[in-house]
Amino acid sequence: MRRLFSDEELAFADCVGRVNRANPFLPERIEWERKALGAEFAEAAADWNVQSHAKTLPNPNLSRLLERACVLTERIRTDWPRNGRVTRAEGEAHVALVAFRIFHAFAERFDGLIREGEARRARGGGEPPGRVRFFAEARAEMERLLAVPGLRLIGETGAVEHFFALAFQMRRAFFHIFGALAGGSAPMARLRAAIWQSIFTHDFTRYRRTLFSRMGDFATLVIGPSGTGKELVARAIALSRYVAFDSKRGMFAEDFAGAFFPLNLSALSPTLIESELFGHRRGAFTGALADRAGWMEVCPAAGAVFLDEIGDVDAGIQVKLLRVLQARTFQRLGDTESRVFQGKVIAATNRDLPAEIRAGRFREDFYYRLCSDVVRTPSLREQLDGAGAGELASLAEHAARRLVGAGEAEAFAREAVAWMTKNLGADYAWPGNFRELEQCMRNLLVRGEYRPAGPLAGGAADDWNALIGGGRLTAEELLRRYTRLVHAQAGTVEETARRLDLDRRTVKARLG
Ligand SMILES: Nc1ncnc2c1ncn2[C@@H]1O[C@H](COP(=O)(O)OP(=O)(O)OP(=O)(O)O)[C@@H](O)[C@H]1O
Repeated sequence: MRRLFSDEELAFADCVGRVNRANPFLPERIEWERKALGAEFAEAAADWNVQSHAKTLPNPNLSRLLERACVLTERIRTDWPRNGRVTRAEGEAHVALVAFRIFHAFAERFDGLIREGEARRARGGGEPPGRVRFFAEARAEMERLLAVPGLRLIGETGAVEHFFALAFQMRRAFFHIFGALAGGSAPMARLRAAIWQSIFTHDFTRYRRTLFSRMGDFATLVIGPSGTGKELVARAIALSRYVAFDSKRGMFAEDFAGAFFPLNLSALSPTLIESELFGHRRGAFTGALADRAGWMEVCPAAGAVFLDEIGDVDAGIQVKLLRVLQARTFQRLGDTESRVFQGKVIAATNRDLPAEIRAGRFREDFYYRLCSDVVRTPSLREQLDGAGAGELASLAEHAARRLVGAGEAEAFAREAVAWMTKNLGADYAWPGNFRELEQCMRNLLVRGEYRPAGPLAGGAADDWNALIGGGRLTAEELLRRYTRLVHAQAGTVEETARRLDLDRRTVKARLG
């Protein structure tokens, strides 16, 4: 049998296949790029996957891989034997190269769909996502490259749609993981890799074959200190779920942008939690004036309900949620009809759940259903320890962009970091994590200074005494500072709320 690929080309295609399947936030992904390109690999772009989104493009290594994949797939297509007799490895090599090529050729257009979705969401949702016009072009290109004798793939029902849906999902995952989470430290790189794994598992081949439609069966638990972006993680996972492509209608079956249904369980009474989650019948409780569907009912198959502060929820609701996780069924308050939950559950807490179980406040069976997939967000201090001096600056710049816009961000961040280093010290603990960094930046912007509530080296406690003794604080300012002081000692919003006898929302608002 005549050989279609040289050994070198086959090895190149094998590396490209592994690049396709690798977790982009793990170092092995870069290793496969390096191996594929050999001497042509640009070391300067070797860490694109630990930097922030804005700085990563264009990537010369990806461009080179793409160029080579294009040339090779055209040659292979032309030389493909009419009798279809190629080895299995050669068939797989061609498919891997085409997959890489199509994914990157349409990446920009997928990103356009994501931006449109984000804009729809910002306008409050409710608008339908619309037809995807470039699907026909992608399909024609796949058929042109893959409709060769003996290669079954293109003939399989739904194969092109499935590829298209996976490609869009991967772009969304990139977009949301890179875009939402700032930070280039090793703990943040590990966090990004863990989020990717929550979405696609550690074995992309199995995911593509079967698990893509089953990930809703696995709850994800996000743990980590307060203010470390647990909600951002949950959102990134929710908006990056598999959504099937319906080629008859020329559109995705669901709108990814409307897929996130968050609920803060510590801010509501048990009745309201149940009503928000499960819905209610008219008259089920005082104020239930009409029938109403809850998040569990409106969340579509490709969506996720986010249960924030799951450690705070009472035992009765834990039982109901356990039932949702085990049997996928629930009832509206005051109703007997069983309804089916189709989406995924993502929960978060900064509590130590095993300790809560030991104290009898959290059900063990519920915990085991929740923790099949655990993602841990690192504290800000953990991110800064071991990272270069530029890390705080780059996080500050991210926060500054939101406060003052792109034009002013760099200059303001530089100023702010200089102030922090001088006044807080390089080892400052940042007990409020990223939320505190944002608060600090806001204070610096408005007042030109920031006073952390916690104990500080260098006489901050004296400042505090002087402020109070001097009678110069407004009541609101006093409460705000006192809340921050207690929070710095208590470590969590819940504990602060307990000590101050306030509800969590008030504490959070005071912490900024
Ligand atoms: N890595 C990060 N990159 C960008 N912003 C971040 C990051 N981590 C946290 N933030 C920001 O910090 C603030 C708090 O984040 P978030 O509410 O997700 O934290 P949390 O861990 O859920 O906190 P809590 O346990 O108190 O609810 C938000 O404004 C969020 O955008």
